[in-house]
Amino acid sequence: MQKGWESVGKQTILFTGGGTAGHVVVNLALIPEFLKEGYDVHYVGSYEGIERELIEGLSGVTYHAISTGKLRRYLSKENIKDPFKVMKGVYQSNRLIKKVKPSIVFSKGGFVSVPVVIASKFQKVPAIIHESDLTPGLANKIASKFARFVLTNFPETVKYLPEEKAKYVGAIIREELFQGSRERAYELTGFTQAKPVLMVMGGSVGSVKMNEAIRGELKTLTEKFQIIHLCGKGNIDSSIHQEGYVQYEYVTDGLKDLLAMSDIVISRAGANSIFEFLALRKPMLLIPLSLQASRGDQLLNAESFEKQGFAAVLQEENLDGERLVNHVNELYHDRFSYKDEMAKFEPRKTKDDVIQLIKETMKK
Ligand SMILES: CC(=O)N[C@H]1[C@@H](OP(=O)(O)OP(=O)(O)OC[C@H]2O[C@@H](n3ccc(=O)[nH]c3=O)[C@H](O)[C@@H]2O)O[C@H](CO)[C@@H](O)[C@@H]1O
Repeated sequence: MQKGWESVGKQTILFTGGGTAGHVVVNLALIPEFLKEGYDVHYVGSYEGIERELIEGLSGVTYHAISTGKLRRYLSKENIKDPFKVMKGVYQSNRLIKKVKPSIVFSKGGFVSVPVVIASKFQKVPAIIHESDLTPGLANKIASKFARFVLTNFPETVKYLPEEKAKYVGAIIREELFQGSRERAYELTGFTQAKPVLMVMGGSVGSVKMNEAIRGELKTLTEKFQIIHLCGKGNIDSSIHQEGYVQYEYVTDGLKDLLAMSDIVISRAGANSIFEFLALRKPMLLIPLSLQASRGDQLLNAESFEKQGFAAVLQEENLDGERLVNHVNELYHDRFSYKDEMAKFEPRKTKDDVIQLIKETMKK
């Protein structure tokens, strides 16, 4: 364990969540607010997950790694080992909570969060969970039994959760994303104002299918657009030298600038990403992760956004070069009607409300 986990005096808040960036970004939005107010902030994540990269470098936050098992819905040899890893995680979390004495646990979900929320119940520390997707994931379904509240991004999610625990609050968006500068992005990418900018984001880990589809149509797409391609770790194709095309594996600080410069977006339908595009009024073409590769959460996220007029949707099984180009052209042509629909969406004061709720729920 890292030093600094002996906390005395100040109130302590323990965050958890990880696996993919989607299970960390909400915590990244909240942590600076609690640090500003002088709270002692601790974070529980896995030994090797992306949460470690995103959190460990933050000044003022103490990171603790625990053992974590994946809770699979399918048959695998690993299923035999994993309950023991989860039990070890509960044991580690229990010891940690006893030592750190948090007033509350805030969980953004993912498998690593389950042992922490279970241990919080043993130690009588209230826990609040945030569920980003339209339907709760397995980790949050299990953890919700041990939590005081489950907060949701989508109003529709409340019906899948225990009535006394569910609270629709909306999306918690990182404040910095509203402070992007197009100029900085032009400088970074070398793009010009001559052509519109298309951002491609295959979720926080990138999408091989989307990467192939975009790269297959690069010549056609770059006739009309300049393209920022967030392609995921290990997915840069250094053989491509196309003017008006830049690739990044994963962008941290510069994302706000790249978003400010983007006119339209093609994206997976991960809940945090799409609510960010909505808040920033970016017309989006969503290519949700299919049922073959997921539990179908992105299909429902995308369907909800399409129904509300915020997004166009192209199903993965229909993804081919010609359809991709047609959908992108249509999205760009109709961009103002998407922006008009998004402008009707009333942003809630979610972050402030959630901070208030966390403070009210804290163990006194
Ligand atoms: C494969 C998988 O398990 N996907 C799930 C995962 O997606 P994933 O981890 O992709 O989550 P989201 O799309 O919700 O969030 C991704 C986050 O990463 C950020 N970002 C992305 C690229 C980049 O270069 N820089 C950057 O900061 C985005 O701005 C966003 O805040 O969690 C989501 C939220 O529970 C689910 O809806 C997805 O189904």
